[in-house]
Amino acid sequence: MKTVNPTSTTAWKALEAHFADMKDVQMKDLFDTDKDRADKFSLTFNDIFVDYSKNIINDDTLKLLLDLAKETGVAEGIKSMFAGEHINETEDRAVFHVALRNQSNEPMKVDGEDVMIEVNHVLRHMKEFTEKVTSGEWKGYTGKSITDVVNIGIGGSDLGPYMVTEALKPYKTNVDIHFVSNVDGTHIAETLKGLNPETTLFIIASKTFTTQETMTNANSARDWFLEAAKSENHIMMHFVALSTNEEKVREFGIAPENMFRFWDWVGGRYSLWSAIGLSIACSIGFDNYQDVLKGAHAMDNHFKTADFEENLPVLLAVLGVWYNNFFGAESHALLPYDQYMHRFAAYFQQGDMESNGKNVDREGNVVDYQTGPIIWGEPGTNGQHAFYQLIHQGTKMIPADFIAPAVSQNPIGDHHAKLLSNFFAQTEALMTGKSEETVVAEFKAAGKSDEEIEKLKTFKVFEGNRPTNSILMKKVTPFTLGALIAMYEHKIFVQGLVWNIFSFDQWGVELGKQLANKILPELENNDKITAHDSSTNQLINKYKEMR
Ligand SMILES: O=P(O)(O)OC[C@H]1O[C@@](O)(CO)[C@@H](O)[C@@H]1O
Repeated sequence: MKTVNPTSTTAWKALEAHFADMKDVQMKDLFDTDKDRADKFSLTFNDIFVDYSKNIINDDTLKLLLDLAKETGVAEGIKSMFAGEHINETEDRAVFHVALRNQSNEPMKVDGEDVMIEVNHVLRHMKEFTEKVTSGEWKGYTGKSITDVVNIGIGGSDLGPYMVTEALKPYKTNVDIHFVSNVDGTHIAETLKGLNPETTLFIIASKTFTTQETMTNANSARDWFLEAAKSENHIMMHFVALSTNEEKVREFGIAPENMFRFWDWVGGRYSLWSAIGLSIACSIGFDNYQDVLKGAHAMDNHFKTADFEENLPVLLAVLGVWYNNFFGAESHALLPYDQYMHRFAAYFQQGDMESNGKNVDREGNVVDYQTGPIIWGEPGTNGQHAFYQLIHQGTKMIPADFIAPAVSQNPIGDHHAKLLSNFFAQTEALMTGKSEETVVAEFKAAGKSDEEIEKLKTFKVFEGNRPTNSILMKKVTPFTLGALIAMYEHKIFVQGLVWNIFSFDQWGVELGKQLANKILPELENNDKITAHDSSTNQLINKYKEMR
């Protein structure tokens, strides 16, 4: 793939000059001078409406940002991804999660081989399994149907399935889904409380089938199960595996017919579309899971065909670059005004930060510009009572995406109208702010003395001009959620291309694991530890005293 240092491009230099003109521009003035602004900077994709007009941009800004995308080879990068090229160069792998949701069934080739044959084989296997479990046909070792499915996985083998099953809970089947990820014994202990080994089925989800947390939890789950079931012969009725590593799956004792395969061209944080999505299918039914795939596929087609000027992932990506690299914003908030989507930001903490949290470019040079942002967020309206003070009046610019469904899954009284009134009000407030003049007028109308006004007025001023995107979905359905997730996946990819970094490896997770594996045996006895720095030695020895 083309590698271009973004700061060397003509567009970047023009953006630096343009920033000098834009940095003090007030969005409210832009709205005042262009009555068509909102319409001009909005797009509709199926049942998703995206209003990106509350950004510190004008036509020139967008043109330069899209020029930057063009100069840094975004179009070529998109083509390379969809062509199954090994764009994950440090691991010499393709990045082909788009094939997992390829409803067109057009051939999609990696290294000359059409992967759709295998992809569809696994989907059929997932459908068959899901229907057996949810229909009650799949029996446990005492002949009872499965009532509870426990997904044991971490990172991409947990966050996606958990987020989607939570977001689509209104589509839930008769099977209860549980997720265990942390190696902290509390997680599996609390999850297994109240479960019946006769009617519980475990999904061991791990691309590598070597992840310490997952294998520890899987072994503990097996111990818990065998304590009741006694015979290893019963394992096959209560354990299935999702992995690329058949050898390790066999070693664990899971039968090949209970293994759902995926491939090295599926990144962990991009894997909910693969066999890793089995717990989603069990939770919402296979047909609804397929609709999630359909939504993502529709977004894939939009992403690879729409002109950049009307390309949602590209536009969101370059807007993020504008604040990250020119305004110095270091984070980006994802604020879903939908309680079911409470794990959406957490999912994209891995999706974005494990993809673009990189400081070396695609030529192996340490970068001298900012790359991936810190992703965070909580559902609205709760965030308003937690961190919106900083977003409104803090010293940091926090670009934020506000996401909401127009139609609630639970239309109780006036709850949804109140939720949406806050959704609309927050982005308005962040953009318009409140002037000192208005503050003083409100104080006077309230009969405050001049002395009180002088003392308090500056505390009540809102600078405003804080950028947001508003994403209004008709309803959170399997299709719209799939499209939304894919939109953010591709946004992340585009930003990685602009920043000339590899977005699909994750070497940064290795050192911690490596050191933990060295420390683990040191904890097995009460010997005094001296092998580390004085702080780590001290902490380990203090732990030994305390335990
Ligand atoms: O699916 P697995 O192989 O168990 O990996 C789990 C997670 O661990 C990582 O941190 C990589 O080690 C994530 O990238 C990945 O999603």
